[in-house]
Amino acid sequence: MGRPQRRSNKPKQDRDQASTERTGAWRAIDQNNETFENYYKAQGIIPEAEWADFTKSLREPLPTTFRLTSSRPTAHALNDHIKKVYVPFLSGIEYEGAKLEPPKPIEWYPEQLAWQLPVHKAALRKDPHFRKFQHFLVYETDAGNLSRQEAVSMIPPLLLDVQPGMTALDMCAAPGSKSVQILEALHAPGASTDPAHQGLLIANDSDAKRCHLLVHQSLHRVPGTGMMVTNHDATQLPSLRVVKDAAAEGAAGRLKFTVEDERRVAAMSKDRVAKQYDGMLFDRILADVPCSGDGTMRKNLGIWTDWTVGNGIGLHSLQLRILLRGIQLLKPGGRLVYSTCSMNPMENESVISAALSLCPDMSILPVTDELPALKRRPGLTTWRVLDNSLSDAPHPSSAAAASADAPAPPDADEAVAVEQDNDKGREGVRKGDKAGVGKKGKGKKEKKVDANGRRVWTETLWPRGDEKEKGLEHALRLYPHLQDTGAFFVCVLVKKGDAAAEAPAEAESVQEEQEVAMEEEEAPAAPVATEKRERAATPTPAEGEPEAKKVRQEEAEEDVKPKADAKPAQAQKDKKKEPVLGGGKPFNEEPYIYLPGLEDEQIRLIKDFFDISDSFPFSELLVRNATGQPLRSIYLTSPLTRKLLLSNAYTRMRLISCGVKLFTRQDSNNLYACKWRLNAEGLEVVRPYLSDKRVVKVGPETLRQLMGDVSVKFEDLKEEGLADRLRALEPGSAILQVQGAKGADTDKEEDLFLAFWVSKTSCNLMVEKIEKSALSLRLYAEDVTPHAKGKAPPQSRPAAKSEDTTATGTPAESSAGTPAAVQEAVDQEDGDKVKAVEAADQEEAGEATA
Ligand SMILES: C[S@@+](CC[C@H](N)C(=O)[O-])C[C@H]1O[C@@H](n2cnc3c(N)ncnc32)[C@H](O)[C@@H]1O
Repeated sequence: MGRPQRRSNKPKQDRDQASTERTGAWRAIDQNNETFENYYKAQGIIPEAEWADFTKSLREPLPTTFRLTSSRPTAHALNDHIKKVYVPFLSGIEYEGAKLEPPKPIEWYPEQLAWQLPVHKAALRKDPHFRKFQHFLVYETDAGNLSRQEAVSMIPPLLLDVQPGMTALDMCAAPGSKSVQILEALHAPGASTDPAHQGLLIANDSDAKRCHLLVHQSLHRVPGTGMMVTNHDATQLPSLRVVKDAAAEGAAGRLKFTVEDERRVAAMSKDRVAKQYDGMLFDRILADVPCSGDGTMRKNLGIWTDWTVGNGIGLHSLQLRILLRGIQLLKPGGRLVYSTCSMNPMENESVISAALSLCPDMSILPVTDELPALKRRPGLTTWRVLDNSLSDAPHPSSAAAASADAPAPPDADEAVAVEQDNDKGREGVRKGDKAGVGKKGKGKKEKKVDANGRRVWTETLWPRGDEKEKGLEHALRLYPHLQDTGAFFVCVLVKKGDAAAEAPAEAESVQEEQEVAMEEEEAPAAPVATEKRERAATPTPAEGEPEAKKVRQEEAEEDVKPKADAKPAQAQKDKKKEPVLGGGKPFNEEPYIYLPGLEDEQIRLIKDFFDISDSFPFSELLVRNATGQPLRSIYLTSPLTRKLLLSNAYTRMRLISCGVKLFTRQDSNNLYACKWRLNAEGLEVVRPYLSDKRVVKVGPETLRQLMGDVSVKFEDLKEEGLADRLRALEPGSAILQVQGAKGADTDKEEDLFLAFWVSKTSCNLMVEKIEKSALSLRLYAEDVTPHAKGKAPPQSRPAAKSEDTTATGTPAESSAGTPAAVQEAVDQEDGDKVKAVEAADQEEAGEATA
């Protein structure tokens, strides 16, 4: 495993010093880039007096940071656990010749639910002293109780100020750490659990593979009926419709909105569409756009060698188009947060300034009172547009147009040129000529050059002179030396409350022009240097490794640009073969179709078996297959999600995932009256509607016994009377209510609710292995599960099927319905999380051994 090691021009002894200052995991890498330093000095981003601190911090490895899932009722108990168990444990450890500073809560993070430990994650993973803590982090992450996330990356969702019940859009969401934060805010403690009052999050990404990663590695941690994942280029996110009154439209009993329905609506007059449908606008939008990522150079060491001036400039146009589309989709009075992990004004202030000039209804919100303990620096109100030689680039107003056949600019081989169509002023991003991308069969496009033949870039890169009036200093610049983090740029924008619901005409026309440009040009290409960084950040998978694993290794990194952007030539080649957005597989998802509620025989069976109350929203249950029959999984959505799904064809939304998976069919040789089992992720959603009929109440000792084995025979159960109660219960899926469970380090008792399976003679927990281990560590301070004891039966672990087109993902008929088979199905179901965690760890190792 590993990637080709970069050659450095630095003397070996210097490189060795850099590596020995870190743990053995850090290989030599040249952490010097004169152009980078001179560029940022020229931009004046840091006062002269702080420059040494700033560059010193950039060369230090990042501390480990993580935050607790604030929407979980157990968040504060887990925080106490960290204080009581892990702070003392870590305080005693010798690290790099000194006693380790214990983890500290991150000062500015609400309720002190986030932590920082001054050890790089690679060291944490490799050094045996930290093993116990590393296991804790891995298990609790997978159990959904915490997220390992870079501190500065936690800021944009906090400033988005999402409240329960709101509608939110995350335009560039994968791998999903910020989407998870948005979901947590939508499900904040005290938020209504009534599906009718659920907010909505649409998490979107242009890369299909990363969308699946988003679902299986991130969003499953905070399941919600108002959650959708879509796969679009954010510059062209569709305007979704929401039916105003289904009954009036004569569609009250509608169960699906087909591609034919889509055509029918498209053929309707604008007025008629407006009469029947509202346009979907959002209260909150996050535009965490793809960027050059130089704020992550403390963890992505390849950036030191790959950084060029062109990296930022090459992404400016795409970033601006994404922001403009976001502004169009924002409700009047709504809040939009624009963020990058780059320090470059070409990707930050220039994008904001250009968008504000085009959209007079938008303004920057000062957020000095929000997260008051966060040390920040103001956004720039002026900057320079520099070329590769760090000279000021010619401004378009001073340039004379010449034909494409004019002599190539001196830096054409390396720099990324942003072309400007002279007549229409539309922009596209194109790589340097040498790379041979960005040209279509229509012939070369006219390029704008100045009298000296220097390429002229888009005007939107330059300050316009009104940046102070626009309040650009209210944007936040976060630098490594301020509080030992990565670097980030965050700007909070608001739309006037009385703004027209539609996009401003000017912005609309720019958007349209840009969309045309997108069609006429090649897809926006990432700079050459970013291509290199992508390769550097991705360990090369070993020959013969399963594809799924390769994908996870590639995708598990946070805040990196998409591979497809980074390898445009390859992406274009693939595009010819199959309709791919971003990267990954073609869009071949199955349609979502609603079930006719209690008219469906299987739903009636489920209702009776689990004794679900009549108030349960049976009309919000849907399946994902073309037959519209409950074959393998049944999902629950919120009423707003239902409206969206019944107003837009699933293809128009390029919908990857939606709602909460409530029930899964368990193939069981007709041993059970009801073959449907309740999924762990849906338990909390359905619990308020259940009677005690299928709730098995036990004491904490029984939980410990159940945790210790894959399944337990009734006669072996130690709790008095429990075997008889289970024998009296109709075999099948149930809920285990553990009364008075207590953490190893606390006296506070709580009831736990876990998915459970009762067969004719034995029973077992329906909790994934790794989640069981996390729970065991918390309750007993040791892992008592068969997984830890090596007692678990060997299991094949094929990648999980995410769709339910067939019922073939179930265990073999002969063993179907046995506790081991049921457990196996549970473990395989949600995308093979154990391997995903391992792969994520390997990814971390890859990063660290750059
Ligand atoms: C900085 S990362 C986002 C990180 C994410 N917000 C998080 O917190 O985990 C940028 C993402 O933008 C996606 N992307 C790139 N171009 C895009 C486009 N045109 N539309 C939508 N997403 C895009 C990439 O696939 C990548 O996942």
